[in-house]
Amino acid sequence: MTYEQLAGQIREKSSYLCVGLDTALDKIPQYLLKEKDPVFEFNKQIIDATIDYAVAYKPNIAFYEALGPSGWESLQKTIDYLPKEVFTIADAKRGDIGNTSNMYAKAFFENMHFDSITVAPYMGSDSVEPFLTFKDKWVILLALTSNTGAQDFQFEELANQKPLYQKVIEQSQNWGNYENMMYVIGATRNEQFEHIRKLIPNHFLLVPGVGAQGGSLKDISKIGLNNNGGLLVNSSRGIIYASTEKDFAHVAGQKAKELQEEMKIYLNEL
Ligand SMILES: O=C(O)c1cc(=O)[nH]c(=O)n1[C@@H]1O[C@H](COP(=O)(O)O)[C@@H](O)[C@H]1O
Repeated sequence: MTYEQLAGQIREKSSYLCVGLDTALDKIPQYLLKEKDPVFEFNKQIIDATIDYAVAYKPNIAFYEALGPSGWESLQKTIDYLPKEVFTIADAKRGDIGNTSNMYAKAFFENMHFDSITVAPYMGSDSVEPFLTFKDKWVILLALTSNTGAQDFQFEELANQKPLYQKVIEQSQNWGNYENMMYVIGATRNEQFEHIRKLIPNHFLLVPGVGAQGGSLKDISKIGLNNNGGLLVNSSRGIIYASTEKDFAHVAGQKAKELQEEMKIYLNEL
């Protein structure tokens, strides 16, 4: 998917919502377990209920890998079920020597047909660049993550007094551009958000951490939105497990709608 196509979807749906498909067998309504493929059945109903309000879907690959071959099958069925105009994110957090990254890229871009993949930056340029050679595919580079462990390395001050996450952002400008690279910035990183937006005014930012992790949609939207939207705000558990009863899809739809309606207000204020 191109930058323009994604920006167009955001305009059309008045939404920059990404639904996280972190689907776990012990969390989904237990009556679904009698289905042949409970994970796909759950995802299908979640997608049907949220598709009018979301521009992106992000299955976290760990939840599928954990199930072995059947998990990969459920994942592929989910990706194939999604309409072409939604942006798909393989949340796989990959990155290895170039030769190996190229194989990860083939797996997720060519084989599974994802639009994008999350990538860890710490093995450097040759671990990221293979992902950037695929036309209309995207790298989403971890810059400043939402978890508490982000303190361990990402805020480390370098000799030039800049934090490590800033170095990641600045150096990676040599690898890709706003049309094939996005950055992960956690919704819990309010204090750093404004500075980061100034460093990369045109890039899309994938922002997880709204909902279950307590990030504020309002705060990050006020700082992070640009003229083309420029944000993909993810909520996983806050949407897909809002109800664990028979009405789970309906309630997920309601949650997605609430977020979309709030997003529409912020988009109209631009
Ligand atoms: O790359 C990610 O998506 C990610 C980065 C980050 O900094 N924090 C973060 O929570 N995530 C992912 O975003 C999702 C957040 O899920 P919820 O907290 O349930 O909304 C999970 O799939 C996480 O793995």
